Amino acid sequence: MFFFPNKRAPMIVELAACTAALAVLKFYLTGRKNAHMPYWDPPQGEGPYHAILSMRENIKNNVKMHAYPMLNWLGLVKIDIHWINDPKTAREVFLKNDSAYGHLDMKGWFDLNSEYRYRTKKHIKWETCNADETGMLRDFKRSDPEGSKIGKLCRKRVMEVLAKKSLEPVWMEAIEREIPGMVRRIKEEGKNGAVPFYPFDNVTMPAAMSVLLGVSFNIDCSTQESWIRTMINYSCKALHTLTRLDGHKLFLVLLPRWVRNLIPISLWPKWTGELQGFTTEIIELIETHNKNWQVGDDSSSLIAPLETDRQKGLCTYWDIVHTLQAMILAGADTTATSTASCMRQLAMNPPVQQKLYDLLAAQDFRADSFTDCHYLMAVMYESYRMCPMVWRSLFHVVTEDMTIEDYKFSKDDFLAYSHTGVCFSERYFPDPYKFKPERFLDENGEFKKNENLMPFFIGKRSCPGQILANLEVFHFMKNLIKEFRFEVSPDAPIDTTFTEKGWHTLWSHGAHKEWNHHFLMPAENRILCIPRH
Ligand code: HEM
Repeated sequence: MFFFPNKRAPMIVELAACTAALAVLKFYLTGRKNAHMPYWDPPQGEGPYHAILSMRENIKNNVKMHAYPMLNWLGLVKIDIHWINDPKTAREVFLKNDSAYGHLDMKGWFDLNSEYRYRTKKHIKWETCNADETGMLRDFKRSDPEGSKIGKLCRKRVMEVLAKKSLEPVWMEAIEREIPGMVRRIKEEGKNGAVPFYPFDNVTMPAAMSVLLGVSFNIDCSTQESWIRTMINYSCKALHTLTRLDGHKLFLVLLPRWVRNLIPISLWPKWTGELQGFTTEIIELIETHNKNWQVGDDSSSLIAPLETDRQKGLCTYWDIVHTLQAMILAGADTTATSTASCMRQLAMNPPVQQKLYDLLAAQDFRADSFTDCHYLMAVMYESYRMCPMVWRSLFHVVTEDMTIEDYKFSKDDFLAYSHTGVCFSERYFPDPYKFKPERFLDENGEFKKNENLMPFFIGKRSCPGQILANLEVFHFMKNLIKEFRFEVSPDAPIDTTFTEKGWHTLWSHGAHKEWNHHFLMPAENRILCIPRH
């Protein structure tokens, strides 16, 4: 107000100017390119449960895409996610399009970790550490053909190993090795069926981590309990900080690298330092593997084909480290939660559990391959539908301007698929609140997939570990149901009404700010595991 000595009229002008400036700022912060796209501002608070409500509502109203505020950090870092609510559109976008495969949020995690290593010079191999060499997680984009080629190659190599039919017995052996430990830990923690507990922490997670490390590095980890615990702690923290859209991480990630590096490291998120040990563990595992192996030798590990490519100059050392790191952080928690959820679903559905038990008992629990027990596969897929471990696709960042139907997107916009909304939509799954494995059986009683259920998603970034994941859940469940009957406990009540109303009480309504609540969390996870013998 000090520009004008004469007060009245200019004050009005200034007020008008301020209002206009605020409007411009507001438009800049909140303006949206696709004004005709419905916007969902959650009344109760953000978080998976609320995001899923928005998906369900929009699917019901035939809205193919809607926007949702995933992050608003003092208005400075503001991210809207554009949700694709329809499986057909998702297939169009992710199977036929090359511009939806950026990983800004995840790439940022690798950037911060690598730059921390380089700047602090404290940890092994800091001198060579390269934040851009993220292996299979490199962005796939036309503007970086070389990087995209390496990213796709790393992914292809890992998937080739996991798809080798000849290696299936090796994976099965790694899985079966875990069973005695799982049975023992269930009996201990559940006090022989007397106490309800969540089987994730001490049963399914250690087993899944042990299998994953065993398969990745060709080692037997079944007796290394305390080291497995260390790797679990690292991988859980890594997964949480990688997938979580937190303002602190994104604020740093969105800065140009040179600006970021002017910011004292003490102001970076704490986990960048705490997770250096995780990278060191991966490096040491690779070095140990390579000491006993050279190009041309047989090896069932995931490293061997990558290392062979590196020696031909097709990828770099850090591409291998980061690819393995991505596999370890993504592959244990997912499988472990899926197995624990399947146990919980059976506890909630005694007739289904009994049918599965009878079918497996009739073949003396000798179901070596998926086709030996179609019903178990159907139970697993129905459980993936009812309790989606990954409740949405990853956030896919647009790498160049693109149009989806009549919506326009530009570089760095976020896209995701409304996986859980589709799972609980009457349109795609009639009677969606009922646990019905029969949905996944054909008229001959054989397992059939339903193209509307995409638990591992689709396209060039779909889950590279899905073969191993299914093998693990199948063999874990087959063995566990042989030993235990799963029951809901009155001390840990779970709504088993299988109605829409019951569905709302099944899930925690917590917000993203809470630890874990960027995952869809059941309100109650504990069940009784009663030994059958
Ligand atoms: C039942 C268990 C699992 C489920 C439900 C699951 C599901 C998924 C889903 C939905 C995605 C995101 C795909 C997208 O948005 O495009 C994903 C990505 C990923 N998964 Fe899995 N997964 C499981 C197990 C595993 C295992 C065992 C591994 C490793 C052996 C693994 C490694 C990965 C990796 C590395 C990615 C990121 C891929 C990329 O962005 O390029 N997952 N998974």
